[in-house]
Order: sequence, then structure tokens, then C-alpha cells
Amino acid sequence: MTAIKICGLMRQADITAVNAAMPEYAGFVFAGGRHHLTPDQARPLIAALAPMITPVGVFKDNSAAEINAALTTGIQVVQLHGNEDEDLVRRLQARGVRVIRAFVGQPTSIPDTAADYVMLDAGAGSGKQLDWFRIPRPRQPLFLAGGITPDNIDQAIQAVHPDVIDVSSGAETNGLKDSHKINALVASAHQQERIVSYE
Ligand SMILES: O=C(O)c1ccccc1N[C@@H]1O[C@H](COP(=O)(O)O)[C@@H](O)[C@H]1O
Repeated sequence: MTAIKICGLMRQADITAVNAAMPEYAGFVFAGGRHHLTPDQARPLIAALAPMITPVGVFKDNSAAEINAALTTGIQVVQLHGNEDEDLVRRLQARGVRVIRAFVGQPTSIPDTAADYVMLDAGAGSGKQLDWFRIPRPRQPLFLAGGITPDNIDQAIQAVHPDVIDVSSGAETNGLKDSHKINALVASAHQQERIVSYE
């Protein structure tokens, strides 16, 4: 199965859209940038999320206090997108939090990490794409991110066979999440499973 994470959710309308489409993961950005949420903004969005969808908090070199505050919102998985050290990964895991370690840029190999999942991304919500034909395989489950859209998701899955596809800007129109694109992306990720298993 190809699971999917829709990232950068900011409005109740975005939650309504993901609850209808049912991706496996929903991302809430506590890092800086145009998707930034405070814990108080994120809390009601996460509370309204369907229970089967796992809420992920996205951080990029946030302080320990910011991460601690965000952990009160209901996020179950932490995505570290900056230069965070392995100590933080282990400290979060010791508190029962699963960790996605994101590596940004075209990788030639995967750095060693104790994280539960590895994400490979071309940017940070930038819409830039990796070369999908030069992706090394981590020992952990792989999230593939970066410039994935409804038009290229099938190609990304066929080239990389990631465990999870991660999309932010490719699920937007004019900077806002688009329910039609979210539906198309989730359907494509889940459809790929049927195509592969019938082969
Ligand atoms: O989305 C952001 O604003 C962001 C900020 C800081 C770190 C990571 C961020 N986003 C992550 O980037 C991927 C890919 O985005 P895109 O599909 O290329 O637009 C996104 O899913 C987030 O995990």
C-alpha cells in the first residue's frame, strides 16, 4: 500500500477535506513559513481530525519549548525538517513520540538515524522535486516529499515505491488546500495499491 500524508493544513475546511479523503497522515507545520500554526491554532484542527488519520507536527530547528508546547495539541508523530540532533530524536522517542527525520536535498546515501521513519524532500514545502530515479533506500519506512502533484504522483510511486507519499503545495490552488486535489492525490496513492496487488 502507498500511504499518503497531506501536509500544511491550516483551516477547518482543510480538515473537512482530509476527513472525506482519508489520507493516513495529516501534517501541521509548527516551523516558520506560510503554513505556520501556533499550538492554539492547531489544537482545534487536530481535535476535528478523523481518528484514523495520524496527526504529524512539522518542525524545523524549533526550540525545545516550542516542541513541548506543540506536543500538547494531540500530534502523535514529530517530523524534524532542520538540523536537529539525534539526541532530540531519542528524547522524543523516550516520551512515546514517533519521529520522522527529514533529509533535504538530493541524497547519495542516508545518514544514520534512530528515527522511526526517514523522509526525503527536495525543499520544505517548496514544491521542488527530487530525481526519483536516484533515491537510496533507508532501513526505515520511507516518506517521499517534494513537488508531488495529482499529475505526477503515479510516476513518483512507480519510480520510488515509497511507503508514504507526502504532499503540501501540490494539494493547493492559489496557496490554499484544494479538496479536489486532495481527493485525487489520496485516490491515486490508494489506487496504486490495487494495481500493484493485482499484478
Ligand atoms: O510546508 C511547509 O511550510 C514546511 C515548512 C518547514 C518545513 C517543512 C515544510 N513542509 C514539508 O515539505 C513537504 C513537501 O512540500 P511540497 O509538497 O513540495 O510543497 C511537505 O509535505 C512538508 O512535509
